[in-house]
Amino acid sequence: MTIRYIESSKLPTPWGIFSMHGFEDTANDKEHVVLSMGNLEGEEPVLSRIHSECLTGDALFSLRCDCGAQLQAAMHRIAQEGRGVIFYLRQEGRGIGLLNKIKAYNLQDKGADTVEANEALGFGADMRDYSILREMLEHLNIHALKLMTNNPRKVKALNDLGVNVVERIAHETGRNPHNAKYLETKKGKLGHLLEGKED
Ligand SMILES: Nc1nc2c(ncn2[C@@H]2O[C@H](COP(=O)(O)OP(=O)(O)OP(=O)(O)O)[C@@H](O)[C@H]2O)c(=O)[nH]1
Repeated sequence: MTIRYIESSKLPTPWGIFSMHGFEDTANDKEHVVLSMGNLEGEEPVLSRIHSECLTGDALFSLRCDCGAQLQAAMHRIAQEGRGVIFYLRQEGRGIGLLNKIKAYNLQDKGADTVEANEALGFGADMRDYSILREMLEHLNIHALKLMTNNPRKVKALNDLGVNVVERIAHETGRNPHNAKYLETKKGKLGHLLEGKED
């Protein structure tokens, strides 16, 4: 067991009042946050978003990706349903970290796509590890997820870990002229299920 539950509090947001739960990964001192609304217990699958940290998109309004829009859309959707959960995992830059992501962005400014940039820096295209989720789900008493994602590799990685994803809910939002190439690469090279929908 490397995940340690620390504390919970309220988090009022423009979409409603969430509960915020703090966890620490004692293996690497990373601090993770879970936002929840409503009663998560019981057999009914929980509307969920497993969101990897994107400081640039989530907090700095970057249009290079779709992360910020996806986070806000997930909060909105959960508030509308009155029940759901967002796991905000600190695996910035698909696991390569913020400073390496800035290096990758520099290479993308010079013409590389998001996969080529990671590989030129000596990383895999996607270095994320979702294994910590199992302990968090156990702590929150969540048994089954309806997962908001366009990423079938995320669903497979979770199912391989024994996390019960019973349904994938398309979560396409935030396309703009600055992230069009990025989204095309996600679709073409990373297998994301994207229809090219404009907001
Ligand atoms: N290395 C790298 N990471 C990026 C880039 N753009 C965004 N990211 C990171 O990509 C991750 C996106 O995470 P998610 O939105 O949870 O997942 P996803 O794989 O895009 O799949 P969805 O569930 O469909 O959104 C975040 O960690 C971002 O920081 C990029 O160009 N390079």
